[in-house]
Amino acid sequence: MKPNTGTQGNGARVIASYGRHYLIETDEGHRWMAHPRGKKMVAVCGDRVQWSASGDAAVIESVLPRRNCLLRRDAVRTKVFAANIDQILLLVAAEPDFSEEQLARVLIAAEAEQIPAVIAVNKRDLGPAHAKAMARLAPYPQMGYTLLGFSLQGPEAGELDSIRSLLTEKATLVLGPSGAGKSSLINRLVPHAQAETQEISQALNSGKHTTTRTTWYWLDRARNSAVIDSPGFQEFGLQHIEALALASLMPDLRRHIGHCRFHNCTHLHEPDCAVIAAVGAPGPEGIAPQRYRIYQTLFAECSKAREYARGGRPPDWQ
Ligand SMILES: Nc1nc2c(ncn2[C@@H]2O[C@H](COP(=O)(O)OP(=O)(O)OP(=O)(O)O)[C@@H](O)[C@H]2O)c(=O)[nH]1
Ligand SMILES: [Zn+2]
Repeated sequence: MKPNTGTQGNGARVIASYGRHYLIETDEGHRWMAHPRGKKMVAVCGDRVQWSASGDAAVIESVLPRRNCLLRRDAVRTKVFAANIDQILLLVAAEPDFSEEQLARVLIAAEAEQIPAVIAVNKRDLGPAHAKAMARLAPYPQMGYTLLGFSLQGPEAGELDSIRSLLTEKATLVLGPSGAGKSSLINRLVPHAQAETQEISQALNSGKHTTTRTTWYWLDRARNSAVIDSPGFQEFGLQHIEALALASLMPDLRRHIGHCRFHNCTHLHEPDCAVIAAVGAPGPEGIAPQRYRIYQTLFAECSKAREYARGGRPPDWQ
């Protein structure tokens, strides 16, 4: 089917992309292949766009302003996950072991865009290893993040109610390290996901079997709840974040800033620093030592990034 020229100028959402090929879904629910009008236009999954019909395909005329846009940036390039999302579901598991620093990086990037995050720990059937992972993450609910355990295998495998209720009427980006069970979870929530992905990938990449970068799946017929699947990542660069803004993006550090002697305190070495004083302190106001170490590492990384940024060209957007 071809897009009808009579409907041009209407709204749509980008639901998948491969390079500069896009799949859009119109507000009426039709899906068209689309390409952007100008070379400089970059759309990402979740973008709201204006489109018009052009021959067999649709043209994206403009990308509407984004409510938010989750991205990571290293020294060379910027990778965008998705735009206009309501929350992030950060998936880890009892096994394989996950890096708390990677987790912190995702949460900081989300805070920078004011996107709430939920941490879900899969593989509860593994018993003690799961309990250990939950214990490791105990500081996170005190920071305001929802933390829940669940399982896709074993006796509790059918009980996904806690996750499903979190997803209702929201667009949720699912992120997580390899092996945490992201594909298994998406396949459970969206039984047609695999077939849909194959179809979309082939359409976007002229028949070749390639996985799209990011895909938006509806969970309900009314199209009110969605999950957005994105490829795994090895590194989650935060070079778009100002080092001096970092503490305000870590809720356990944030509650102490403003109580330091110096208003421009870096919380690294200054005397009478309220953040340093709270490291290792007991109770919910205390900052876990490993969280402070992550802050130190990221502060150094983000400060170095600014030096590059002053002399270098802007990173590529992908
Ligand atoms: N024991 C146990 N294993 C699980 C559970 N959920 C998923 N797995 C297994 O964990 C492995 C990884 O699951 P995937 O769904 O492929 O994980 P993924 O996060 O998509 O990983 P990548 O494809 O590498 O990105 C698979 O062997 C699953 O069968 C669970 O609840 N319990
Ligand atoms: Zn300080």
